[in-house]
Order: sequence, then structure tokens, then C-alpha cells
Amino acid sequence: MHFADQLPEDLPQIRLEGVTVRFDDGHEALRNVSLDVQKGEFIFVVGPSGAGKSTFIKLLLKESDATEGKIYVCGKKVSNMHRRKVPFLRRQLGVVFQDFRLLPNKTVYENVAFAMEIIEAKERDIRRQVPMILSIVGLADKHKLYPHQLSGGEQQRVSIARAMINNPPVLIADEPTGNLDPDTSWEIMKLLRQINQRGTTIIMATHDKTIVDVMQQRVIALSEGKIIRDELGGCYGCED
Ligand SMILES: Nc1ncnc2c1ncn2[C@@H]1O[C@H](COP(=O)(O)OP(=O)(O)OP(=O)(O)O)[C@@H](O)[C@H]1O
Repeated sequence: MHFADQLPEDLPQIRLEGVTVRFDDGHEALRNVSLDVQKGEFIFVVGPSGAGKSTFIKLLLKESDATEGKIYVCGKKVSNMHRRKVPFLRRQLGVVFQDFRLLPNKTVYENVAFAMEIIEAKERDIRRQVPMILSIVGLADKHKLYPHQLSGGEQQRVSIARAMINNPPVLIADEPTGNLDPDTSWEIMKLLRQINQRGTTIIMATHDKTIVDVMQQRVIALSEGKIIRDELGGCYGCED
């Protein structure tokens, strides 16, 4: 038994313990950050440009490494995880980006099916589940179209369908409404709220003050790499 590898008791879905990310030039993108995220939470990560939001998200996905501290995601210690195990970690995390990142030469159906093919799902399951998720995101009638034939909001729905098709317990959204107009942004937020109400934890980095203020969820505010506020039912910048 390797006691050093034992996980702490009562581990929440995500835990950061004294995490610092320091780059070669000495700049610290995160400084001694500690936080717990419980299963089923909806969390906004806010802060000005350069505050450390993307760095935080990259740590969860193991796209970056912490210089100091411990990170646990979905029952696994990520901070010392072997590269070989990273693909298994990523299966637990659906990811949605500001710029959608769809495959331009694949149809809506194929873009979503691709995420199941990667994990070697059975063809029969793909044929059953892809139409189901497309109807949940309101795109059942657009399955044959290519990304360039869709509006920005529709493209983001495809990317949410792709992120959710393998039922990850956590959905990470990095500025998912950043390229969308206000009405379309609200449609996307309604969809994210529905997904959260079905039990998926959502962590969303955003600059959108209105969305954060209206949604009344937990808000973690970063400034210069430090958590300066962490409150339930919070607002974007409460001093405003
Ligand atoms: N490889 C790197 N080397 C040095 N500094 C870096 C590196 N990557 C990021 N940084 C710095 O770390 C800080 C945090 O960056 P990060 O991308 O996490 O900010 P952010 O809050 O996501 O900003 P934005 O809202 O503009 O996306 C910034 O000052 C950035 O310049």
C-alpha cells in the first residue's frame, strides 16, 4: 500500500489545495489557490483579463501543471498524474470554448458522433444517442448541416452536445457566450442551466457581468491569480 497516494477522505468532486502556477519568467498566474467544488454545483469564474481564469481551467484539464499544491478531479489526483492517464481524466470533463472548435468538414451529426467514436462506443449506441442529444439541444432538424451553415448560437449548441454526449459529470465552459449576441447568450445559458439541473457540475469562466448577476450562482472572483471572493448567489463585481 502506498500511503502517499491515498486520497483524502470526503474528497469533493474537485479540490485545489494551495495551488500556485509559476512560469519560467517568474510570473505567477495562480497564487496559493484553494477551493472545493461539490458535485452538481454551478460556478462562475470571473475576473479581469490576465486574472488566471484560463490557467485554472487548463489545470483541471491537465493542459498545464501546478508548480505547487495538489489538485483532485473526480476522485483522481491530477497534480502528479501520469500523461498516460490524462485521456481517462478528460473523459470525465466535457469542454466548451468561446470559438466552438467544431470540425468544419463534418456535419452536425458527425461532429457529435465523433466524440463517441473516439471512446470506441458501439455504432448502435452512436445511432441511438446522437439524435437524442441533438434533440435536447434543439438541433434535431439540423443534423445534416455543416458548421458554416449554422448561426453562432447553433454552433455552440453542437459543441455543447458534443461535450455532453459521453455523459461527463463535469462540464467546463470557457467564455461560452463570448462570441454570441445577448439573446443567443441567454438561450445558451438556459441550456447550461438545464444540463446543471440534470446533475452535471458546471464551471464557467466568463466576462459577462449581466449573465453572472442574473443567474445567481456561486461566483469565484480571481484577481492577479488570487481568489478575492467566493460566494453563493453572487454577482460579477459586487462593489459596482
Ligand atoms: N506561458 C506563460 N508564460 C508566462 N506568463 C503566462 C503564460 N501563460 C499565461 N501567462 C500569464 O498568466 C496570467 C494569467 O493568464 P490567464 O490566461 O490565466 O488569464 P485569464 O484570466 O484567462 O485572462 P483572459 O480573460 O484574457 O483570457 C496572465 O498575466 C498571462 O500573461
